[in-house]
Amino acid sequence: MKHIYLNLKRFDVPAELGGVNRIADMKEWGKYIVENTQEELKKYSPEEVEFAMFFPEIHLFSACQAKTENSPVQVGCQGVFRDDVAPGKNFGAFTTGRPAAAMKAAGCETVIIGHCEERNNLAGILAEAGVVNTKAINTILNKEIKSAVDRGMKVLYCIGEKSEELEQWQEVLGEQLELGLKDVDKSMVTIAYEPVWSIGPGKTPAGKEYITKISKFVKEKTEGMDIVYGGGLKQDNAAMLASIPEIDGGLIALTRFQGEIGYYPEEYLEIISLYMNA
Ligand SMILES: O=C[C@H](O)COP(=O)(O)O
Repeated sequence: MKHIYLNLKRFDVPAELGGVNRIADMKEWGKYIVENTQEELKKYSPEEVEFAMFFPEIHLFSACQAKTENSPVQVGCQGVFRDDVAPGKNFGAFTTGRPAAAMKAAGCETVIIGHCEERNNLAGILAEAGVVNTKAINTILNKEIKSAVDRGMKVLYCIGEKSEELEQWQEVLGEQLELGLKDVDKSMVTIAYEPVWSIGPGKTPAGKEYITKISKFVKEKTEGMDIVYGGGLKQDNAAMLASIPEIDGGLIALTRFQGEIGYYPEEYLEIISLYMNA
């Protein structure tokens, strides 16, 4: 079974406000994305591949409501809080947080946790106190994963090493896996590998040999969990990634990297076609 994930980050911000959204009005954005992909995605066998899309919270209802019967689109959110609502305990006092109970009630089947942008945010808070502590970050992410899984949500757990961690990649990824997945029901989790050092303009993309080495390491460490490439999956690397047996899919984000950069549904479908038909 392959897995194709879509990280929509904050690609909803209109271009006139400095963002990359040129496809739909903010109020219609979630609906627009589901409506312009689900019929084409129905052409793939659900036994062969699953599709999940991680929306910013404000688009969840619009995205869920746009789903037709037998839609292959799984709607997901971009994080859950480490603590959750519980009878007799916290009834919902979570200003700015996203308890898993709320995300589940809003229609989310799945969630992305530990993306390098989330890890950077947590590291930035620690840095304000002059602290560097990856163990604390991985422990918080572990709580988030458990919170989501306890509510029956599937999790895409992102791991990856930064440029200054390249020499210690085994220790870095090992800690992310060991602490992040501690006491977690692994059947609910897929791993996304993001070589953080290779993401972004001007960076050298990770090659096939390197990605193969890492995916073998992850499979060994996790007793064969599914792993997708999160660097991310795009037109340029779809065929290469499809040729790596240890890679079980991809995480798509931007679909256009030059000119009017952004996320465009027709280009997303083209990337999937290139990957699935390679
Ligand atoms: O979530 C995916 C990775 O951050 C890669 O994103 P990108 O393909 O938009 O650079």
